[in-house]
Amino acid sequence: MKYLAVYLLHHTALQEYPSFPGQPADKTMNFSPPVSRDRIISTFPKCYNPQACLQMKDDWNTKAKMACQDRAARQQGYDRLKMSKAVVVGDLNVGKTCLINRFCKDVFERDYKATIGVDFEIERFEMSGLPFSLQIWDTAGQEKFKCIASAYYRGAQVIITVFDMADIKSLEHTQQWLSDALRENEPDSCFVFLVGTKKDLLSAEECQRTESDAIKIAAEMNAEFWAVSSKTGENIQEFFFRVAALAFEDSILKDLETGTSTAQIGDGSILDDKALEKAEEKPKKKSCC
Ligand SMILES: Nc1nc2c(ncn2[C@@H]2O[C@H](COP(=O)(O)OP(=O)(O)OP(=O)(O)O)[C@@H](O)[C@H]2O)c(=O)[nH]1
Repeated sequence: MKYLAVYLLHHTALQEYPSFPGQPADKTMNFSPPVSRDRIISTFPKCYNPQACLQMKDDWNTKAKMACQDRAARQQGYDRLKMSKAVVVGDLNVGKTCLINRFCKDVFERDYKATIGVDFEIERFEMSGLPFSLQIWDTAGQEKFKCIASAYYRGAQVIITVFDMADIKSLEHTQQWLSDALRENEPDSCFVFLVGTKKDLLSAEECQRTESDAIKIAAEMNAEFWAVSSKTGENIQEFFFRVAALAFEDSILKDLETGTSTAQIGDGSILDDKALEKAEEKPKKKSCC
Protein backbone atom coordinates (compact mmCIF):
# COMPACT_ATOMS: atom_id res chain seq x y z
CA MET A 1 0.00 0.00 0.00
CA LYS A 2 1.17 3.49 -0.73
CA TYR A 3 1.32 5.67 2.35
CA LEU A 4 -1.82 7.32 3.62
CA ALA A 5 0.25 10.33 4.11
CA VAL A 6 0.82 13.91 3.26
CA TYR A 7 4.53 14.15 2.95
CA LEU A 8 6.80 16.58 1.42
CA LEU A 9 9.75 15.61 -0.63
CA HIS A 10 11.82 18.46 -1.62
CA HIS A 11 14.09 18.18 -4.60
CA THR A 12 17.08 20.38 -4.61
CA ALA A 13 19.93 18.97 -6.55
CA LEU A 14 23.12 19.96 -4.81
CA GLN A 15 25.09 20.31 -7.95
CA GLU A 16 27.15 23.16 -9.31
CA TYR A 17 25.13 26.31 -9.09
CA PRO A 18 24.23 28.11 -12.30
CA SER A 19 24.79 31.84 -12.18
CA PHE A 20 21.76 34.06 -12.76
CA PRO A 21 21.88 37.00 -15.15
CA GLY A 22 24.08 39.70 -13.71
CA GLN A 23 25.08 37.60 -10.72
CA PRO A 24 28.18 35.58 -9.93
CA ALA A 25 27.83 31.87 -9.15
CA ASP A 26 27.94 32.31 -5.39
CA LYS A 27 26.72 29.43 -3.26
CA THR A 28 26.38 31.62 -0.17
CA MET A 29 23.90 34.08 -1.65
CA ASN A 30 20.78 34.73 0.33
CA PHE A 31 18.08 33.22 -1.84
CA SER A 32 16.36 29.90 -2.42
CA PRO A 33 18.58 26.88 -3.01
CA PRO A 34 19.38 26.18 -6.66
CA VAL A 35 17.08 24.20 -8.87
CA SER A 36 18.40 21.22 -10.73
CA ARG A 37 19.73 22.09 -14.18
CA ASP A 38 17.02 20.04 -15.85
CA ARG A 39 14.32 22.15 -14.18
CA ILE A 40 15.39 25.38 -15.86
CA ILE A 41 12.73 26.54 -18.31
CA SER A 42 13.78 29.39 -20.55
CA THR A 43 11.57 28.95 -23.61
CA PHE A 44 7.80 28.64 -23.41
CA PRO A 45 6.87 24.91 -23.54
CA LYS A 46 4.62 23.85 -26.42
CA CYS A 47 1.31 22.02 -26.13
CA TYR A 48 0.97 18.35 -27.16
CA ASN A 49 -1.80 18.70 -29.70
CA PRO A 50 -3.02 22.01 -31.16
CA GLN A 51 -6.55 20.55 -31.34
CA ALA A 52 -6.72 20.38 -27.54
CA CYS A 53 -4.51 23.19 -26.37
CA LEU A 54 -5.12 25.80 -23.67
CA GLN A 55 -2.86 28.43 -25.19
CA MET A 56 -1.46 28.37 -28.71
CA LYS A 57 1.24 31.00 -28.27
CA ASP A 58 4.93 30.22 -28.76
CA ASP A 59 6.37 32.62 -26.23
CA TRP A 60 5.74 34.01 -22.77
CA ASN A 61 3.15 36.74 -22.47
CA THR A 62 4.97 40.02 -23.14
CA LYS A 63 3.85 41.67 -19.91
CA ALA A 64 4.82 38.63 -17.86
CA LYS A 65 8.19 38.42 -19.62
CA MET A 66 8.94 42.06 -18.90
CA ALA A 67 7.91 41.66 -15.27
CA CYS A 68 10.27 38.66 -14.94
CA GLN A 69 13.15 40.54 -16.56
CA ASP A 70 12.47 43.48 -14.31
CA ARG A 71 12.42 41.37 -11.16
CA ALA A 72 15.52 39.46 -12.21
CA ALA A 73 17.35 42.70 -13.03
CA ARG A 74 16.43 44.13 -9.64
CA GLN A 75 17.44 40.79 -8.09
CA GLN A 76 13.99 40.36 -6.62
CA GLY A 77 12.34 37.03 -6.44
CA TYR A 78 15.45 35.02 -5.61
CA ASP A 79 14.77 35.17 -1.92
CA ARG A 80 11.05 34.71 -2.38
CA LEU A 81 9.45 31.75 -3.97
CA LYS A 82 6.32 31.52 -6.07
CA MET A 83 4.33 28.37 -5.45
CA SER A 84 1.31 26.92 -7.24
CA LYS A 85 -0.81 23.90 -6.42
CA ALA A 86 -1.72 21.17 -8.89
CA VAL A 87 -4.08 18.31 -7.98
CA VAL A 88 -4.03 15.02 -9.85
CA VAL A 89 -7.36 13.16 -9.97
CA GLY A 90 -8.77 10.14 -11.79
CA ASP A 91 -9.93 6.54 -11.41
CA LEU A 92 -7.94 4.05 -9.39
CA ASN A 93 -5.11 2.31 -11.21
CA VAL A 94 -4.94 4.82 -14.08
CA GLY A 95 -1.35 5.72 -13.21
CA LYS A 96 -1.51 9.00 -11.25
CA THR A 97 1.22 8.06 -8.79
CA CYS A 98 3.44 6.68 -11.55
CA LEU A 99 3.01 9.91 -13.52
CA ILE A 100 4.19 12.02 -10.58
CA ASN A 101 6.95 9.63 -9.59
CA ARG A 102 8.35 9.46 -13.11
CA PHE A 103 8.68 13.23 -13.20
CA CYS A 104 9.75 13.89 -9.61
CA LYS A 105 11.95 10.86 -8.95
CA ASP A 106 12.52 9.39 -12.40
CA VAL A 107 11.28 5.98 -11.26
CA PHE A 108 8.57 3.62 -12.48
CA GLU A 109 6.82 1.15 -10.19
CA ARG A 110 5.45 -1.87 -12.06
CA ASP A 111 3.37 -3.21 -9.16
CA TYR A 112 0.13 -1.47 -8.26
CA LYS A 113 -0.09 -0.06 -4.75
CA ALA A 114 -3.28 1.87 -4.07
CA THR A 115 -2.88 5.40 -2.77
CA ILE A 116 -4.73 5.93 0.47
CA GLY A 117 -5.67 9.54 1.04
CA VAL A 118 -3.16 11.92 -0.50
CA ASP A 119 0.53 12.57 -1.00
CA PHE A 120 2.33 15.56 -2.33
CA GLU A 121 5.60 16.46 -3.90
CA ILE A 122 7.19 19.82 -4.47
CA GLU A 123 9.20 20.47 -7.60
CA ARG A 124 11.36 23.53 -7.98
CA PHE A 125 11.90 25.26 -11.29
CA GLU A 126 13.74 28.25 -12.60
CA MET A 127 11.30 29.96 -14.90
CA SER A 128 12.34 32.76 -17.17
CA GLY A 129 15.11 33.54 -14.67
CA LEU A 130 12.94 33.38 -11.54
CA PRO A 131 12.40 30.61 -9.00
CA PHE A 132 9.07 28.82 -8.98
CA SER A 133 7.71 25.78 -7.15
CA LEU A 134 4.91 23.45 -8.07
CA GLN A 135 3.10 21.46 -5.38
CA ILE A 136 1.83 18.28 -7.02
CA TRP A 137 -0.93 16.52 -5.07
CA ASP A 138 -1.51 12.83 -5.73
CA THR A 139 -5.01 11.74 -4.69
CA ALA A 140 -6.52 8.30 -4.19
CA GLY A 141 -8.71 7.01 -7.01
CA GLN A 142 -10.54 4.46 -4.87
CA GLU A 143 -14.10 5.47 -4.02
CA LYS A 144 -13.67 4.74 -0.31
CA PHE A 145 -10.85 7.29 -0.03
CA LYS A 146 -12.54 9.99 -2.07
CA CYS A 147 -13.75 11.92 0.96
CA ILE A 148 -10.20 12.20 2.29
CA ALA A 149 -8.72 13.15 -1.06
CA SER A 150 -11.38 15.72 -1.96
CA ALA A 151 -10.54 17.70 1.17
CA TYR A 152 -7.26 18.58 -0.57
CA TYR A 153 -8.73 19.83 -3.85
CA ARG A 154 -9.16 23.38 -2.58
CA GLY A 155 -6.76 26.09 -3.68
CA ALA A 156 -5.70 24.33 -6.88
CA GLN A 157 -4.46 26.45 -9.74
CA VAL A 158 -4.10 23.36 -11.93
CA ILE A 159 -6.38 20.30 -12.13
CA ILE A 160 -4.86 17.27 -13.85
CA THR A 161 -7.50 14.67 -14.73
CA VAL A 162 -5.91 11.36 -15.59
CA PHE A 163 -7.22 8.36 -17.53
CA ASP A 164 -5.73 5.08 -18.72
CA MET A 165 -5.48 5.04 -22.52
CA ALA A 166 -5.96 1.27 -22.44
CA ASP A 167 -9.21 1.59 -20.44
CA ILE A 168 -11.79 3.76 -22.19
CA LYS A 169 -14.13 3.67 -19.17
CA SER A 170 -11.60 5.72 -17.22
CA LEU A 171 -11.81 8.42 -19.91
CA GLU A 172 -15.59 8.56 -19.51
CA HIS A 173 -15.15 9.17 -15.78
CA THR A 174 -12.81 12.15 -16.14
CA GLN A 175 -15.63 14.71 -16.41
CA GLN A 176 -17.00 13.59 -13.05
CA TRP A 177 -13.55 13.86 -11.49
CA LEU A 178 -13.18 17.34 -12.92
CA SER A 179 -16.54 18.56 -11.66
CA ASP A 180 -15.70 17.23 -8.16
CA ALA A 181 -12.40 19.12 -8.21
CA LEU A 182 -13.95 22.30 -9.62
CA ARG A 183 -16.60 22.29 -6.90
CA GLU A 184 -13.83 23.12 -4.42
CA ASN A 185 -12.28 25.83 -6.61
CA GLU A 186 -13.02 28.87 -8.71
CA PRO A 187 -13.74 27.25 -12.11
CA ASP A 188 -12.42 30.24 -14.06
CA SER A 189 -9.14 30.38 -12.20
CA CYS A 190 -8.00 26.79 -12.85
CA PHE A 191 -6.01 25.33 -15.74
CA VAL A 192 -7.42 21.92 -16.62
CA PHE A 193 -5.38 19.12 -18.20
CA LEU A 194 -6.62 15.78 -19.48
CA VAL A 195 -3.81 13.24 -19.42
CA GLY A 196 -3.92 9.80 -21.01
CA THR A 197 -1.37 7.44 -19.45
CA LYS A 198 0.06 4.04 -20.52
CA LYS A 199 0.61 5.16 -24.12
CA ASP A 200 3.19 2.37 -24.36
CA LEU A 201 0.43 -0.28 -24.15
CA LEU A 202 -1.31 0.87 -27.35
CA SER A 203 -0.54 0.29 -31.00
CA ALA A 204 -0.23 3.37 -33.22
CA GLU A 205 -3.81 2.88 -34.54
CA GLU A 206 -5.28 2.34 -31.08
CA CYS A 207 -3.43 5.38 -29.86
CA GLN A 208 -4.81 7.53 -32.66
CA ARG A 209 -8.37 6.36 -31.97
CA THR A 210 -8.12 6.98 -28.22
CA GLU A 211 -6.49 10.37 -28.76
CA SER A 212 -9.30 11.52 -31.01
CA ASP A 213 -11.90 10.43 -28.38
CA ALA A 214 -9.90 12.22 -25.71
CA ILE A 215 -9.64 15.41 -27.75
CA LYS A 216 -13.45 15.57 -27.95
CA ILE A 217 -13.77 15.14 -24.20
CA ALA A 218 -10.99 17.68 -23.62
CA ALA A 219 -12.98 20.24 -25.63
CA GLU A 220 -16.02 19.67 -23.39
CA MET A 221 -13.84 20.05 -20.32
CA ASN A 222 -11.94 23.11 -21.62
CA ALA A 223 -8.85 21.07 -21.02
CA GLU A 224 -5.49 20.60 -22.68
CA PHE A 225 -4.84 17.01 -23.72
CA TRP A 226 -1.59 15.05 -23.31
CA ALA A 227 -0.77 11.40 -24.00
CA VAL A 228 2.13 10.07 -21.92
CA SER A 229 3.85 6.94 -20.72
CA SER A 230 5.32 6.77 -17.25
CA LYS A 231 6.90 3.46 -18.16
CA THR A 232 9.01 4.84 -21.02
CA GLY A 233 8.99 8.45 -19.83
CA GLU A 234 7.49 9.67 -23.11
CA ASN A 235 6.15 13.25 -22.82
CA ILE A 236 6.39 13.27 -19.02
CA GLN A 237 8.86 16.14 -18.68
CA GLU A 238 7.25 18.07 -21.56
CA PHE A 239 3.87 17.78 -19.84
CA PHE A 240 4.99 18.97 -16.41
CA PHE A 241 7.05 21.80 -17.93
CA ARG A 242 3.91 22.96 -19.71
CA VAL A 243 1.90 22.79 -16.46
CA ALA A 244 4.56 24.70 -14.56
CA ALA A 245 4.96 27.36 -17.25
CA LEU A 246 1.23 28.08 -17.53
CA ALA A 247 0.82 28.22 -13.75
CA PHE A 248 3.86 30.46 -13.32
CA GLU A 249 2.87 32.88 -16.07
CA ASP A 250 -0.67 33.07 -14.74
CA SER A 251 0.52 33.91 -11.25
CA ILE A 252 2.85 36.62 -12.57
CA LEU A 253 -0.05 38.13 -14.54
CA LYS A 254 -2.31 37.96 -11.47
CA ASP A 255 0.35 39.79 -9.46
CA LEU A 256 0.50 42.48 -12.11
CA GLU A 257 -3.30 42.81 -12.15
CA THR A 258 -3.63 43.12 -8.40
CA GLY A 259 -0.34 44.94 -7.88
CA THR A 260 0.41 42.60 -4.98
CA SER A 261 2.37 39.49 -4.36
CA THR A 262 0.50 38.12 -1.41
CA ALA A 263 -1.91 35.69 -2.97
CA GLN A 264 -2.56 32.26 -1.46
CA ILE A 265 -1.09 28.93 -2.45
CA GLY A 266 -2.87 28.00 -5.60
CA ASP A 267 -2.84 31.57 -6.80
CA GLY A 268 0.89 31.34 -7.18
CA SER A 269 1.73 32.64 -3.76
CA ILE A 270 5.09 34.00 -2.83
CA LEU A 271 6.73 32.27 0.09
CA ASP A 272 9.90 33.46 1.66
CA ASP A 273 12.70 31.03 2.48
CA LYS A 274 11.71 30.86 6.15
CA ALA A 275 8.16 29.82 5.29
CA LEU A 276 9.47 27.18 2.92
CA GLU A 277 11.91 25.85 5.51
CA LYS A 278 9.05 25.67 8.01
CA ALA A 279 6.96 23.68 5.55
CA GLU A 280 9.86 21.34 5.05
CA GLU A 281 10.16 20.76 8.78
CA LYS A 282 6.87 18.81 8.66
CA PRO A 283 7.29 15.11 9.43
CA LYS A 284 8.03 13.22 6.24
CA LYS A 285 5.18 10.79 6.74
CA LYS A 286 2.09 11.68 8.64
CA SER A 287 -1.34 10.15 8.65
CA CYS A 288 -4.10 12.31 7.28
CA CYS A 289 -6.92 9.89 8.10
N1 LIG B 1 2.51 -0.01 -18.99
C1 LIG B 1 2.29 1.03 -18.18
N2 LIG B 1 1.83 0.82 -16.92
C2 LIG B 1 1.62 1.89 -16.13
C3 LIG B 1 1.86 3.21 -16.57
N3 LIG B 1 1.55 4.05 -15.57
C4 LIG B 1 1.14 3.28 -14.55
N4 LIG B 1 1.17 1.98 -14.88
C5 LIG B 1 0.79 0.85 -14.02
O1 LIG B 1 -0.55 1.02 -13.62
C6 LIG B 1 -0.74 0.60 -12.28
C7 LIG B 1 -1.38 1.69 -11.46
O2 LIG B 1 -0.49 2.79 -11.34
P1 LIG B 1 -0.63 3.86 -10.16
O3 LIG B 1 0.21 5.01 -10.53
O4 LIG B 1 -0.35 3.24 -8.86
O5 LIG B 1 -2.19 4.21 -10.25
P2 LIG B 1 -3.01 5.32 -9.45
O6 LIG B 1 -3.84 6.04 -10.41
O7 LIG B 1 -2.09 6.13 -8.60
O8 LIG B 1 -3.95 4.41 -8.54
P3 LIG B 1 -4.67 4.81 -7.14
O9 LIG B 1 -3.56 5.10 -6.17
O10 LIG B 1 -5.46 3.63 -6.73
O11 LIG B 1 -5.54 5.98 -7.38
C8 LIG B 1 0.63 0.15 -11.78
O12 LIG B 1 0.72 -1.25 -11.85
C9 LIG B 1 1.62 0.80 -12.75
O13 LIG B 1 2.78 0.05 -12.93
C10 LIG B 1 2.37 3.41 -17.90
O14 LIG B 1 2.61 4.52 -18.38
N5 LIG B 1 2.56 2.28 -18.66
